[in-house]
Amino acid sequence: MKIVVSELIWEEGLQILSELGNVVYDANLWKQDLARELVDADALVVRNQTRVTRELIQAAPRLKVIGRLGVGLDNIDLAAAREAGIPVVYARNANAISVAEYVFAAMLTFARRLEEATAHVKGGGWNRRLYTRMELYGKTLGLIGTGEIGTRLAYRAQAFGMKILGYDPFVPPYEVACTEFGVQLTDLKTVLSQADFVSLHVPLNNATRNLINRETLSLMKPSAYLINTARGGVVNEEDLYNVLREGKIGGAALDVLAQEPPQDSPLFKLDNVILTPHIAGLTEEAQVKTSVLVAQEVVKILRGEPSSCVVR
Ligand SMILES: NC(=O)c1ccc[n+]([C@@H]2O[C@H](COP(=O)([O-])OP(=O)(O)OC[C@H]3O[C@@H](n4cnc5c(N)ncnc54)[C@H](O)[C@@H]3O)[C@@H](O)[C@H]2O)c1
Ligand SMILES: O=C(O)CC[C@@H](O)C(=O)O
Repeated sequence: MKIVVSELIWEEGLQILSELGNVVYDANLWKQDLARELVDADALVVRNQTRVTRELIQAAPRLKVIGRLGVGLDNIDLAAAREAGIPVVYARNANAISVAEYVFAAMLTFARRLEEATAHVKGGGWNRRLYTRMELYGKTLGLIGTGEIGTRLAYRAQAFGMKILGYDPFVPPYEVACTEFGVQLTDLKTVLSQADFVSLHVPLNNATRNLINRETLSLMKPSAYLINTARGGVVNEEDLYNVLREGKIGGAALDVLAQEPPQDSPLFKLDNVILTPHIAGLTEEAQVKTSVLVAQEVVKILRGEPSSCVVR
């Protein structure tokens, strides 16, 4: 078996793959001539930067499985994989806790401004009144998408005494969790207009691209914060920039951008923006879990065994 891994994988996952076959691994392979490497490959394992296009799939006549070291599948042509009879397995739920904790870090950063207060003290200041901030207790968290991450975030927000509103038109699989974790399911307009923090947890697809735009942003309270750990394409960045510059919302935390890595962006110049390099799911714990899970599921498919992580 030849297993090609074109992006970063943790050692624990590599070990499992190596027991089954010959692993060709280079974290930068996605930037190189991947099609040539796939001519005789049985499996391809990617993260989010490899564009698994129809052409790439057609260049891999022996391919039996595609493994995605993560959750978002917007970089894989799922229709082409399906037509070619190639199952795609992914790390469902493996990084959900990490992303939920990142959202808390962002909310608490906006609520308490510890970095600014630290800079103030290190610069010789001691103005306590200047750093009087707010509690998360009693504030409203608005979830757009109440799947694996959304419901884990709700569980944590409930413990903080937050009110939780959720919008998800396809919620049935998570309805029980929503009820248990206090999510009041409602429409998009209500979530946007009532939340103090709006957090995005939807996949990027034709229905969600630019879901957050000038019109939807205008529904948010002037004091509210937007947190995007989903995909850059879900937010129209130009509209967000204008709304932030005009002070029409309180701020935004963006872990994901439409172009990654970004070229220079006007967002860099704004004080009310937190920007991180797509790290919400990037903790040691989540990455070990992700690498092991995907490696195990790839191995199952190559052995002809059923996998519970196949994309439907
Ligand atoms: N920044 C990171 O490191 C990171 C890590 C993990 C996942 N993600 C992103 O977060 C997304 C969500 O992950 P998840 O594990 O919660 O996925 P999930 O599939 O468990 O949940 C997604 C939810 O979105 C809902 N949804 C789909 N279309 C919608 C729409 N138009 N409006 C409202 N809701 C809609 C679905 O019904 C589902 O409940 C992923 O697709 C991925 O793009 C980012
Ligand atoms: O693959 C990655 O490193 C990003 C992870 C995250 O965006 C995901 O969709 O799981």
